[in-house]
Formats: sequence, structure tokens, C-alpha cells
Amino acid sequence: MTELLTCAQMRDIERRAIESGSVTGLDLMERAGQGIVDAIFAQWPELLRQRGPVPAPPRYFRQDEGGYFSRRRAVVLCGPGNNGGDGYVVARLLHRMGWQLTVFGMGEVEDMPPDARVNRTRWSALGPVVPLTCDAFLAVSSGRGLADVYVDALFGTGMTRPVQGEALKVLDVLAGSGGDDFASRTVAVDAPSGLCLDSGHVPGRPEGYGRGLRSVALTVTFDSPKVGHVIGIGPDICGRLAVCDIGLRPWREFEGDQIDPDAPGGTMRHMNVRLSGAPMVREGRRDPEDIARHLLKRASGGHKFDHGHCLVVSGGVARTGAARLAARAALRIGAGLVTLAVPPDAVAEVAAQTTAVMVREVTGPADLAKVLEDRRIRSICLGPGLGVGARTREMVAVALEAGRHVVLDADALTSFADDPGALFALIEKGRVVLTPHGGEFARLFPEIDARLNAPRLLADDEAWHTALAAQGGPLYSKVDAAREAAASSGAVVLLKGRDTVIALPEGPAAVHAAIGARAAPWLATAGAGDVLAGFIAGLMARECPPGDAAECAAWLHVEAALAFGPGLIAEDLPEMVPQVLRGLENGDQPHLVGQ
Ligand SMILES: NC(=O)C1=CN([C@@H]2O[C@H](COP(=O)(O)OP(=O)(O)OC[C@H]3O[C@@H](n4cnc5c(N)ncnc54)[C@H](O)[C@@H]3O)[C@@H](O)[C@H]2O)[C@@H](O)CC1
Ligand SMILES: [K+]
Repeated sequence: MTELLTCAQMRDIERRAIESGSVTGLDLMERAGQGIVDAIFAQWPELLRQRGPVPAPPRYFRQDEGGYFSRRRAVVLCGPGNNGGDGYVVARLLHRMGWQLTVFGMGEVEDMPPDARVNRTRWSALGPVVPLTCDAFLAVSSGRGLADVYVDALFGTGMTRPVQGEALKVLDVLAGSGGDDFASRTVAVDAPSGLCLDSGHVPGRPEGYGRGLRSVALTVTFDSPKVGHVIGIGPDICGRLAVCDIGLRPWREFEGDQIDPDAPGGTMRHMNVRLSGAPMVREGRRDPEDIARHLLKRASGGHKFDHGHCLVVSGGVARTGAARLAARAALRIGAGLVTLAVPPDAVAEVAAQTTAVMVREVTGPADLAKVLEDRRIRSICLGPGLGVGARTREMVAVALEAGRHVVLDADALTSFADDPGALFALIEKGRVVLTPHGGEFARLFPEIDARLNAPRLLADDEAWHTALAAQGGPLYSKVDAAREAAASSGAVVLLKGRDTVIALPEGPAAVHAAIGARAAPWLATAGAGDVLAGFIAGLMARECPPGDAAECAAWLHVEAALAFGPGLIAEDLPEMVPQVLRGLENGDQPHLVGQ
């Protein structure tokens, strides 16, 4: 399990560590700089080998520091804050190894925070700090060709406004706007500068920023990944993400571990935000795959009703495919029994296409209420192919009033676009999962969506400064949006995307990022969402709590897509479940983010 931190949390951890007296800010900065240097050589081990004839030792080279010299060159861009401070440490450490350095700096030394100032001063004893301008930057590479490594240490967690002026010009050149490939030699300290590590947005840049520009090769962050590394365009521009341990673990206060290992499916840990399916910091706590393993253990023996009965409500004739997909998914994930509730005119159509799934004629809301008198039905899935309108609203109301676990998707959500409050009034906390995509989310939560999209609307505008200042904190992120939606609706909200966010009404949230080795772009196929809803309903039929069900389903969904590979259609997803579960049983390593 990997905990994702916000910038404020990271600052808080650092503050507590320093206040404890066990470590100083300078120690942390030194460790960070050393971590970056180590990550550079892990990324490009060939840089440890000397190149060409050994040049005369640099003036300040000291044999007793255990270094050696080579003709390796690095260009380090240092900002005005502690991110820049890390850059000055890197410059000093590489210099000690005999590298040739060009160090650019921003701002005046006296304006810098104390630790960064110390490190800038230390560097100044070794070499010059060139004021950062685009011309000066270009002059370095045009004169001598590309350096071996570029270090982007302009801004990290302290970025508070859109980058502008010379820094922006240099960053654009670094990202390839001039045609030179600096990016594949660039290591970003904490973040490619300009990326907001809370939201994954690049403030002040139009939507789609990053397209056409190159991602840096490597981003080195400290202690834990930040939210912005895995959502928004973060994954597109960060390259490989290395997490460097700088010894802050004792001060990283989590909000208690509330997993009950014997609870069916477990309960989602009361956490801030975590990254599902990630390898970086594994602490043996319950991950989505652990939940799936747990279910496997319980799969042997018992009566079919012991594994739960799931009801999937289908649309009318020629619109039954979506519900059939969901039903198949619920069955594959191990619901003991799955019934499709089908309008009379579509019964023949559905019956002709299903075998293990049962078919039950349901004429309308009153009939649905009657079916739900069967207390063995534990979960209900409504939405896929159901149609938008009054009938769907009534069906949803009946389902929610029946006191079962319910997943609402697609048309079940859109049917409440005119009056989302009417839906939320029916939701009983702890029983309901909403699975909107971006458009459905905007219809149900228009105000939250407007805040989420504000960064794009305010692109390249002074309004940014005002908005950020007014907010007095980080940019509003997809995690914030999902959390707020969960809190205001009382449901678990699974906000879909490559960066799927799952938020519980009580506050915990998880990001399921289909990035790195978990990237499965072919999952964007018609009907995939119906399968996801079916997985959630099936897991809830098996008494998996809604939050765990949503998280486990999101994980399985991607895992099934990866197991199939390109060419996937939605029908294939449920059929891959046995293979994925078998893999878990055999102890195969699941696909992990960041590999
Ligand atoms: N928090 C921690 O525990 C640690 C932090 N470290 C480093 O410290 C960084 C955070 O340092 P800071 O809080 O000083 O923040 P940054 O260094 O990221 O940026 C703050 C500075 O940049 C200026 N600034 C912000 N946005 C700007 C913009 N768009 N244009 C021009 N100037 C802008 C601010 O006025 C301030 O001077 C981290 O990213 C990391 O690299 C590391 O040294 C290790 C420990
Ligand atoms: K940076």
C-alpha cells in the first residue's frame, strides 16, 4: 500500500520531524540531494563510468572526498525555495564526483529560506550561480552540446502560482518546444516544475498541456508520492517516479489502521488518500488484491445463497446488453446467484442470451418492490441500459428504500440530473456506490465539477492568482471533488478515469491509477463501465463493504484488462476474472504501478 500525501501533509511531516529535534532541515535537504544523485545513477548507471581521457582536476576537487572526475556534465536549475536548495546539494555532490556543472539560480540569496540559502552559499564556494534566463540556458547547450543530465529544481511542493517569465521559457525548452531532447536527460526534483502536486494540473496552462511536450525521464520525490504524481496530467509528465526515503517515517502519522482481518472483505482503512495497486511502499496492509484473496478463501464450500444474491435491473428490448454484461460480471466475481430483472417485452431477448444468470420478469417499480421482498437479495445494480426518465427514478427509489447494497451507474445517475438532491435524500450511508464518469459527475454535482474544472477555465489568466490566493491553499483536485461528492451524497463515489478516485462519505479516499505497468488504454471500450458496476454489485452481494467493493472492482477491472491485452471488448472482462483470481491464488505478482 502506498499512502499519497498532499503538499500540506508533507510540509507538516517535515515540520514535526524538525521540531522533534532529531533531525534538522539541512539534514533532510542533504538526504534529499543524495537521494536524487543515487536515483540519477540508478536510472543511468552508464554515467558512473568515466568518459574519454581524464581531464585536469577541477580547481576545487578534493581527492580526500572520495570522488573521481570525468567529463560528465550536468546543468542544474535551482529555484528560489527549498526545491532549489535540493538542486544546490545535487550540484555540490556531482561536483565532488568531478562532474562539470552549470548551475542556474533564481532570485536573491537573501530572500531564500534558510536551508536553501546555506546550500546556495556552499555551492557558491565551488562555482558560479548563473541568473536563469532562457538565452543563458540555450547558450550553454548550443556551445557545448547537450549535457548528460539536467536537473529541474525550480519549484516543488511550494509552487503557489503559475510559472511565468524566463522560468517558463526555460521549462518549455526543457520539455522539447525547441526541438532538442532535453527531457530524456532530465531529472525533476519532486515534480516537473509547474506541476501542482495536489491536483495534477499545471496551473496557467491550457487543457491538454503536456501533449506534444516530452515527459521528463525521472522524477524523484521524497518520503511518499504526492497526489499530483498520479492524477491529472502528472503521470504524463513525471516519467519514472522514484520515491526517496529521507527518514521521515517516524513522523508520518497515519490516522489509525482500522482493518479487521476477519471481516468479510475487510473494512477500508481509515486513511487519507492511498494509491491502489502500487509497489512503492508496501506495508503488508490490505490492498485490493488482498481483498480479492480474502474472497477467494471464502469461496470454497457453502450454499449458493451463502455467496449472496445479486439483482441487476435491465432496460427494455434492444437495450438489455449493458445489464447482461453487469450480471455476467457479478456472477464471475463470485456472487452465488445473479438475477436479471427484465421488462416483459425483453424477457425473450434476455433469456435467449443468458444461461447461468436467472431471468425474472419485472414490469415496473411496484413489481421490483415485490421481488425485493426476498431478503436473500443482498445487492442491486441499476443503471446500465436502463433509460433516462421517471420510470428509472422510481426504480432507483424502490431499490434504495429496500435497504440493500446498491450500485447506481449510467442512466440511474443521469435520471436525477434535474434534481440530484432527490437522489441524495434517498441514500442510506454505507450502502450505496455511485459510479459516475466525468459527464455524469458534472450532471449530479455541477458545483463541485465547476470547481474541479476551474483551473482550465482560468488558464493563462491573472484570475489564477486571485483564485489561488482566495483558496488560500492547494488547487482543488479530483480527489477533493470525489470526497466532497461522497460527503454530500452519503454514497461511496467512484469517479472514473485513468485516475479513478474512490471516496467514502467519511473521508478516506483511494486513487486507482491505471498508469505505468497498470496502463490499459484498451479498457476504454463500450460496456466496460457496465462490467465495473457488475463487479461492485457482485462483491457487495458477497458482503464486501461498499468502499472495499468499489476499490477491489476497480483493481480487478484493470487487472482483467491487462490479462487480456489489446483487442479487448467488454465481454472479455468477466471472462478474465478466473485467470486473475488463479494468479492471486498462485501468488503471481499482480501488475503494479510504477514498474
Ligand atoms: N517538505 C520536506 O519535507 C522537504 C522538502 N524538500 C524540498 O523542498 C521543496 C519545497 O520547498 P518550498 O516549500 O520552499 O517550495 P518550493 O521550493 O517548491 O517553492 C517555493 C518558492 O518558489 C516561489 N514560487 C512559487 N511559485 C512560483 C512561481 N510560479 N513563480 C515564481 N516563484 C514561485 C515561492 O515564492 C518560494 O520562494 C520540496 O519540493 C522539496 O524539493 C526537501 O529538501 C526534503 C524535505
Ligand atoms: K522541480
